[in-house]
Amino acid sequence: MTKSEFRYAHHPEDVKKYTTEDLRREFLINDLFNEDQINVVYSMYDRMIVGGAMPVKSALKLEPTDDLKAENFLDRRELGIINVGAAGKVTVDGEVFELGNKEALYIGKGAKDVVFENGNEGQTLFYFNSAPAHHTFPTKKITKNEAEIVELGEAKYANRRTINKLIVNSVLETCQLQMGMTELHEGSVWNTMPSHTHTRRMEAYFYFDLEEGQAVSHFLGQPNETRHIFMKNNEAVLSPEWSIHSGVGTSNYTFIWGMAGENMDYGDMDAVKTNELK
Ligand SMILES: O=C(O)C(=O)C[C@H](O)C(=O)CO
Ligand SMILES: [Zn+2]
Repeated sequence: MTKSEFRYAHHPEDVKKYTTEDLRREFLINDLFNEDQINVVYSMYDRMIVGGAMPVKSALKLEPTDDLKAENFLDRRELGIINVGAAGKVTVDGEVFELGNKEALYIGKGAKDVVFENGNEGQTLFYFNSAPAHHTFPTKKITKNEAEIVELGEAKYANRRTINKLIVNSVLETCQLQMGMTELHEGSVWNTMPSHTHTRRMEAYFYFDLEEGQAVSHFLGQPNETRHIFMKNNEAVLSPEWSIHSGVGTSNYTFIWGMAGENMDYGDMDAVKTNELK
């Protein structure tokens, strides 16, 4: 079964007036994993789809939602999946890809049958992002060994982190989707500081591996007009092109970032000086 939700894009002047409840309704995605269900949010930010699949008793087929008006989910889209649970498998038009924890799969436009299945080692959880695509690039599994790795931050600023660029154009070709995973080192709690915007691309963050009872305060908004959303484990948040996307946790965590838009230049960011944030 697939459950789908639609989200509009927003003007930053409107978002200034949003209450906590408004911000959470519009940007937070807090219901990604339900037993034997696929949940998707179709966002008007670069038509990015954010989703989660939790196969328990049965295999789950990725079905097109009404918003797609297509025969198959990937008729005009590409898909990036990262397994944030125990080992599981994804079958793409009959080809089986075993995905361990923190392993990724890119699926090119035109694949017809995408099926998610649990493994035998515990509960698998597939987090995914999908963006419109105009060309078919090969479907490929990507492990951390194949990722482009960047070490960032400093312990004295509590932001030491390893950026695993998994689905980026230095690793494989995609139309516009980029995805990766940033692991905070023990004792570090701040991500994406100094923060940035990139009007050329939207972004979605998905926080996981956060201890029970802990939270991440995610910051969004224009650099001179920021807001925050408190987030729990396994929740995602949409970041408009004009918004910063940074967070601080009450403990250590990992997060997945996914982007779509005008370019695929990871380094194309408009940095914001930390002491100029408002
Ligand atoms: O920790 C970080 O810094 C990030 O992971 C940054 C994201 O990858 C990002 O915002 C890319 O635009
Ligand atoms: Zn960014």
